[in-house]
Amino acid sequence: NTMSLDWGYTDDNGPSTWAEKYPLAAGARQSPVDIDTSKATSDNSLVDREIDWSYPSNCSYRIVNTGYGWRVDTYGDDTALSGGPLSEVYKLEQFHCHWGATNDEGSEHTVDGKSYAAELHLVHWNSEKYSSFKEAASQPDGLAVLGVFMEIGNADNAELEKIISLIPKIIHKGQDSQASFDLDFGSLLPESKHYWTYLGSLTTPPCNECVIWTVFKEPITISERQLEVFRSLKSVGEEDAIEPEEGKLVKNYRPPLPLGNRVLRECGP
Ligand SMILES: COc1ccc(C)cc1NC(=O)Nc1ccc2c(c1)[B-](O)(O)OC2
Ligand SMILES: [Zn+2]
Repeated sequence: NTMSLDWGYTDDNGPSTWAEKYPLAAGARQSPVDIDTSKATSDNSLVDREIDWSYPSNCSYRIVNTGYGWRVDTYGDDTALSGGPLSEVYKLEQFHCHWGATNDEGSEHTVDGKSYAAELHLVHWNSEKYSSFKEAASQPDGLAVLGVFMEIGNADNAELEKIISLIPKIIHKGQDSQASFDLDFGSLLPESKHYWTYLGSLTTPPCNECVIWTVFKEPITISERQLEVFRSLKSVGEEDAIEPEEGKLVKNYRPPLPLGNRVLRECGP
């Protein structure tokens, strides 16, 4: 049925099978990629227009279990992302995370072959040129996504804890909960604005090639306990009678695709 996902991260529906039903997944502008730092070129035009964001702390309104992870939906009206590789102002639509079964994998982008334990994606759309997120997701400059690496730290991440405290309410696919917490997005982004940028795609089906990616070099930290809560999410609905330990979303990352002849630009000290 429409609710059951025809793609996922298991051996029989994972990334290597996606192109069968989602042909874009086999394109030449796919994400994620391995960030080969020796290929990154610095670009003065990026330096001249510093990347800039503004998010009101109360812009989140719902958290949902999509079947392949959690996603926080946001009101974009008073948000703005601009500068850096972007020619227009983009609005925040949602943010979500990717992780792995163990701490030595989980990020989607890798840096010189190194994986991080998880990766946060803040998803924005070009509301200057297009009239909806859906329309923007079909355009080559439609979306702007900030990727933030997450590494294991001793302390809990207090801002992430506001999201994690709601996970027990959305254990099963399709469940959602009100998420009216005040979130300091500044704490979900690294101090350094050093980033890489390249043209890519959604990392999940339909894999549209519509994303201007900005991946920050400096990771933020998450605790092992917090990451375990992510892994307690289930990819199946409440009605899907399965064993308690089955259907856990222990990983939801797509491995890197070839950069091909795309330019990888770097900005920052
Ligand atoms: C079934 O999914 C859809 C149906 C209709 C539309 C218009 C869009 C989507 N999906 C979508 O936006 N995914 C999506 C959006 C943004 C990002 C990612 C996935 B990511 O690569 O993981 O990080 C950034
Ligand atoms: Zn993502």
